[in-house]
Amino acid sequence: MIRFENVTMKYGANDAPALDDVSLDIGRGEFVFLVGASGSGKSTLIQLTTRELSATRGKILVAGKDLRVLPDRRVPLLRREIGVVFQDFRLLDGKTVYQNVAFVLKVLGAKRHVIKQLVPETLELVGLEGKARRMPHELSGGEQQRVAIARAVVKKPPILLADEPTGNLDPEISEDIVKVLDRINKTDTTVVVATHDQGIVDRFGKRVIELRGGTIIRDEQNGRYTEMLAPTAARPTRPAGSPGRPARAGRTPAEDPTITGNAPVER
Ligand SMILES: Nc1ncnc2c1ncn2[C@@H]1O[C@H](COP(=O)(O)OP(=O)(O)OP(=O)(O)O)[C@@H](O)[C@H]1O
Repeated sequence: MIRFENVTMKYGANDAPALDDVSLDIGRGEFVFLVGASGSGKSTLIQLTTRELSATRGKILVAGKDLRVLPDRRVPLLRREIGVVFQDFRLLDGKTVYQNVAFVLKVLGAKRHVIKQLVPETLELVGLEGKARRMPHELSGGEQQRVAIARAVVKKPPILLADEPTGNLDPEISEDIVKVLDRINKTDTTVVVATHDQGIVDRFGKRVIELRGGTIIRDEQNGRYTEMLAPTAARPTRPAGSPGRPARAGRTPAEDPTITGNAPVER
């Protein structure tokens, strides 16, 4: 479902590679934790998968699409196949839970009866039944992250990527969130979770891919978080659009309502 072949990513010509000759293969229906210290390349790997970034070298295949040759105009089609969840939930503050989730489907042109069926079904999947009319500020952090997950999966993508989804949450709530991701994985969705959360990784016993300095140093089924990595404290998110970032294809996932529903303005 996600295949990297000898992928190198350099942000600037003179920068050290953020990913260095990385090869991996994540099959359909797998659940993978992507771990590694800050700066090891986890977010870069996720952004290459969504074509927010383009690799400097190597081949990336996602849901059967070769991203090297995928024209920019087809990137939205790729992103229909991928749901993304971030550490900061990125909900639309002025919309209810229901509207946040329905918005993605509206943007994709779904019919009303489809929206009426899929939104409640998805809210139930993430454990938010009964909260459809709440506004984001009336929800706990864990509930807000569930809304973000519902929004990412309501279009039924075969792939769900989560970049530090529990970074802002307490350990107990974090475990509940990963249980939700696990439930989604059981609906035949490939799930990749980038995390620093040692407790979560150890408790769930999934495949663990560990990066260090842009290379894979470990890839284990039922892996543990064994390396001398950063502690589990919540970490700040990098401000968007830092200088020196290479040109991206189309809207970023953060801006792309079909991927997260995170559109600043409804059109
Ligand atoms: N926009 C950017 N411009 C230049 N260099 C970048 C950019 N984004 C990341 N890098 C560099 O690429 C390397 C990998 O960063 P990346 O964000 O992928 O790591 P990470 O494992 O996700 O870290 P974190 O857990 O802190 O988010 C780091 O050296 C980082 O400084």
